[in-house]
Amino acid sequence: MAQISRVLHTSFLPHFPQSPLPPSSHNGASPAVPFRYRTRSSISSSPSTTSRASEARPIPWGCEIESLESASALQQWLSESGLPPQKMAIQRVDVGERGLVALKNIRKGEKLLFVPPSLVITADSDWSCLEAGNVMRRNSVPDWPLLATYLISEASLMNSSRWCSYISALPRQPYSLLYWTRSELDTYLVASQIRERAIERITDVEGTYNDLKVRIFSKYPQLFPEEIFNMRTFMWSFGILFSRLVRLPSMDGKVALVPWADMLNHSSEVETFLDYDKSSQGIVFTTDRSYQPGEQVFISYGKKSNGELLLSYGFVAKEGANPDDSVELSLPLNKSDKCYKEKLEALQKYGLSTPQRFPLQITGWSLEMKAYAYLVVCPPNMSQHFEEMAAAASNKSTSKAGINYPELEEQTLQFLLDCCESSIAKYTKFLEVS
Ligand SMILES: C[S@@+](CC[C@H](N)C(=O)[O-])C[C@H]1O[C@@H](n2cnc3c(N)ncnc32)[C@H](O)[C@@H]1O
Repeated sequence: MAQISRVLHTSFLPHFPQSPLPPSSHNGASPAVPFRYRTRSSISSSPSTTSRASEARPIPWGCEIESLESASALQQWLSESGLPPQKMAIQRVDVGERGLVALKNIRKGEKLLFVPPSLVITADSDWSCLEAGNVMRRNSVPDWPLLATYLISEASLMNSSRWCSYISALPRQPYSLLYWTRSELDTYLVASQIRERAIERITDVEGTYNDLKVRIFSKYPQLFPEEIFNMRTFMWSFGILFSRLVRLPSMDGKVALVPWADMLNHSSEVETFLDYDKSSQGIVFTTDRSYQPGEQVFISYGKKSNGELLLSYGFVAKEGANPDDSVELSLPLNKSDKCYKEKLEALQKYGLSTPQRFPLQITGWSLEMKAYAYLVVCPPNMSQHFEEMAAAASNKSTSKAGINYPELEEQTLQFLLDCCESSIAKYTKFLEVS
């Protein structure tokens, strides 16, 4: 039982715009490109309760990722259901397959969308199959697994669900690392920490499904038949949640699927995000640049590295186009260092260890990473500085300006360069050859 609740209460990473971002100026169009990678639906090399044959069948609902037919039906249904007239329409776009494109001039600072709460899917939404909803609520299933099950339940009801037009316009196979096989993760993400995070995420989804199956689905097979509620459909619904679920700050951080708003693609050149607007009582975003008719309108999914974008949304920004891109560099203490023990103790005192990972951005490294590197190369005759270095590496230093040891500078930079080189050397494939 302990295992069961651990998996069910796993909180997945929030992944869509969540909170206001600090202001900065960005100009120009987004050069982001999709990671065009469609793979079979096999999930991992680990044994799973569902047969691979059933996973290979396509999902019977949703549409091709670039389908506009279902998108126009969605548009029509939304306007009949209370979505006010829009200044944007769903169209094929260069960045993101389908997106929202300006039909009229849109000014900087305009509020757009106004999706009413009645058109939003949350954990409180009514279930078309009331009994199934009651069972899930009685079992206190947390929001993410609840929403994943809700989506499958509504999808399987097709025309009898009020969300039929929405679900028909969702991609049948969202771009997602959940669909990558273990060998694909090993091949293409061999040296990236995203590989481990993807494996962890796949394992979480598998664990969540297995847990729901044991605890609930197997007890109510007429409400949750395995032909519908299985690993394959859960991979789909979690893929949809990871790439489309929004956290709404003004609704106490409630998570929601917002039809129409979830047709907006990401650009790292804008900072605006979706939120509930109390005055208009709808989901809106405020533009932070102007748009001319025909231009794609963007929001920000958050300041994310390319790896994080790949993990949740299945795309990466074009090389050099993402100012928030970073990789994690692993810095180890040298085991043959005479002061290894003292250095490790100093690190542990500040909650650090060896090796320790630090984010490395194209624009530079953090003071913390530099401080850790100082400690690694620091000679025994400077042992009185170990603690100061460890404190600065943990960001618990009293000096905000960072520490500076000109006498260690060259060695420190050489150490960082060596770490970068050994990290790069683990990559066996590069874009040019793959
Ligand atoms: C919230 S949906 C946006 C609507 C989506 N384009 C559609 O047609 O349904 C998020 C998905 O859009 C795509 N996407 C969003 N921003 C992108 C970008 N800058 N470049 C490439 N693909 C993007 C990715 O496939 C992502 O998983």
